Amino acid sequence: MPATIHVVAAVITRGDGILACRRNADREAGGLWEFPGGKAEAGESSAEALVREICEELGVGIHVGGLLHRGTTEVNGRLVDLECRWATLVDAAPVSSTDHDGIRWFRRDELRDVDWPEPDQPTVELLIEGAQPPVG
Ligand SMILES: Nc1nc2c([nH]c(=O)n2[C@H]2C[C@H](O)[C@@H](COP(=O)(O)OP(=O)(O)OP(=O)(O)O)O2)c(=O)[nH]1
Repeated sequence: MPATIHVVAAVITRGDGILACRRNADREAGGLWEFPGGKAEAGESSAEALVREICEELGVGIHVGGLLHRGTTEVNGRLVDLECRWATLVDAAPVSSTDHDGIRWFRRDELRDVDWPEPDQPTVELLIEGAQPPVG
């Protein structure tokens, strides 16, 4: 059985916008757009891991909401268990990233214009179809 990595990612919304980031060229999956986040560490809840990763990478705080999509995809002989959760900014919007060379607010119909890792496809589809964060 291939090893599984648990990755948490934040679908940060602001009005009609959805934040996505382009992975630095020298990283695994470099040049692809993604929802910011990273690997959860042992003992961390998904929400704790997300808050930590977004603070480290983007230097901003987020409120983590409910689950949008979770699924496992084999990528290069490894299983990526990608958990995408809704999130909102606590305060300021990010202006730069330690891990990305692009940060952009997308309208839903623009999400199909850029390239995503395969594990993100179901989440991107749900967003294009109009999935909304739970109210409250
Ligand atoms: N953050 C993020 N990673 C994704 C997404 N989709 C996807 O396939 N991945 C993959 C790419 C990587 O193989 C893995 C995440 O690893 P990472 O390198 O970003 O995690 P990390 O920040 O914890 O990295 P590190 O400390 O090990 O350097 O998940 C996504 O939407 N967001």
